[in-house]
Amino acid sequence: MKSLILASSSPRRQELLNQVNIPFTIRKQTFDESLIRTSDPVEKVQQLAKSKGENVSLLKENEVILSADTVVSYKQQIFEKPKNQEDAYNMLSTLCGNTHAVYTGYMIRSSEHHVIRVEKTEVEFWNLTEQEMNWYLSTTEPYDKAGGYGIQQIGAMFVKKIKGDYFNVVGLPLSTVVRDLRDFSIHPEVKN
Ligand SMILES: Cc1cn([C@H]2C[C@H](O)[C@@H](COP(=O)(O)OP(=O)(O)OP(=O)(O)O)O2)c(=O)[nH]c1=O
Repeated sequence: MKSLILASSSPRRQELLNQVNIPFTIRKQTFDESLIRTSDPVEKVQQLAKSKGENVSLLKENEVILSADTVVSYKQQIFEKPKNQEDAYNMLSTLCGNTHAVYTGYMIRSSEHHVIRVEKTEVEFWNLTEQEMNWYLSTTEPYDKAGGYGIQQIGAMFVKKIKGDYFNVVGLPLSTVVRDLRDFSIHPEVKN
């Protein structure tokens, strides 16, 4: 019987796996994300997902590790979690009125094999007023999220259009992850 270990402290990733009844336990990783310096968003999330997953040791034969990373990308810029209010303001004001990409990379690995994948979702934002942005920045929401917004919460009101997997924006391309997990003998539970 295989057992899934989520190498993540992101509450979103935990909620997403719970949503589809995938059983897991959490093993937090402490990889220093600033060590990955590439300016290419696809490479970045790939390398980060891999490094986060390798930062957690496989303790038993039957363990399967899932790790992931999400970034927002607009033109040549990559937005991770904002460092402070000014950083969050710069992100939001860049994103508003434009279409940006959200990339999530994930790795699933066992002692026998591994898979690494990157999923892209395009998100178009409405134009936002200064008042709207400043109000949003006074909430706690932007500060633990890539790009400084949460599509699953108040940030939903900024979104005009989305192309691709919604769940990818929240932190995991859920249906793709579930499909890949099958190859590692991890399946959703039946819960009544
Ligand atoms: C764009 C966007 C991001 N996010 C979140 C998903 C991720 O948790 C976070 C990006 O940071 P990550 O570094 O990918 O993840 P994390 O630091 O939260 O957790 P860990 O590294 O331990 O796995 O931004 C949202 O919740 N909603 C959104 O709309």
